[in-house]
Amino acid sequence: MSDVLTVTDFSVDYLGEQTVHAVRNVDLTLGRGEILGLAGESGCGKTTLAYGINRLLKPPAVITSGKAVLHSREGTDIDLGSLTGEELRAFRWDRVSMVFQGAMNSLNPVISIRAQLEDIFSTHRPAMSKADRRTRCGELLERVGVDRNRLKSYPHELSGGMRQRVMIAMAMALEPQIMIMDEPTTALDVVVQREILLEITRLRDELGFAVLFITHDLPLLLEISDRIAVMRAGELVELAPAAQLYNSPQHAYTKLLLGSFPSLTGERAAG
Ligand SMILES: Nc1ncnc2c1ncn2[C@@H]1O[C@H](COP(=O)(O)OP(=O)(O)OP(=O)(O)O)[C@@H](O)[C@H]1O
Repeated sequence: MSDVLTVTDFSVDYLGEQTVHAVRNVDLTLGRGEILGLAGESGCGKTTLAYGINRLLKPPAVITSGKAVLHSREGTDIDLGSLTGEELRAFRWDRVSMVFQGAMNSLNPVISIRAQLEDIFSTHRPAMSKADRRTRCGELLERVGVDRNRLKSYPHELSGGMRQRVMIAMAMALEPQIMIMDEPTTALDVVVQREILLEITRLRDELGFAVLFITHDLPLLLEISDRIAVMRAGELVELAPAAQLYNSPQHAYTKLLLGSFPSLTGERAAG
């Protein structure tokens, strides 16, 4: 499998009276079409790493070392750190998109779902005809399991789960190579969460994008990820295929983390 993203020696500090070294010298690669899980307890730096890769950090955060390079479908390498302003904005929806925990609340309450979806195409694909845009929006919504009748709805008329699905549809709209998902289903109930996760893995199989999936929920990651990276206090302590990480964890912290989920240890005792 070729790689779509290479992150090398990536470090981020939050400057302040007490500087926080939130991400320290992280190296990782993301394969084309791979689901890479990023696990670790709250505050270990997962979100900072994801935002850093996508250049979404704001002061007092500073990238102190390293880089993130995207290997495009066309065969060129793009250093995300070299992009500025407009380039970066275009790049974000087009090549790398992001769905975060509260994303469903970032839909504009006074604009219909149709208009919000269409806006992505009118901004990023200005040559697309109005008819094509309409068709595409309907298809996108159905792809994430929402009836296209909902295009005319306003966000408050949809459940939390549906709104989050709309956000996933928006993130997929331009067929990016990478989707970064930061606790995308955490605010939803377990059944809805499951449905959406199945949908994401199915869509990945269908469309071939890679996913960097961030959550503190290790059992969930074991289920959906190809490989899992474990982060602790800003550092990646282990990165291995999911089954290998579960069956023969190498790092003491990975063992501790696995042991902290009763469902996992219960299954182990039973097996
Ligand atoms: N704006 C900020 N200013 C200073 N320190 C920050 C800021 N944002 C985050 N941090 C610190 O950086 C570290 C990493 O935080 P981050 O949010 O990346 O962790 P996380 O693993 O994503 O946690 P969670 O799962 O709770 O979101 C933490 O110690 C946090 O307190």
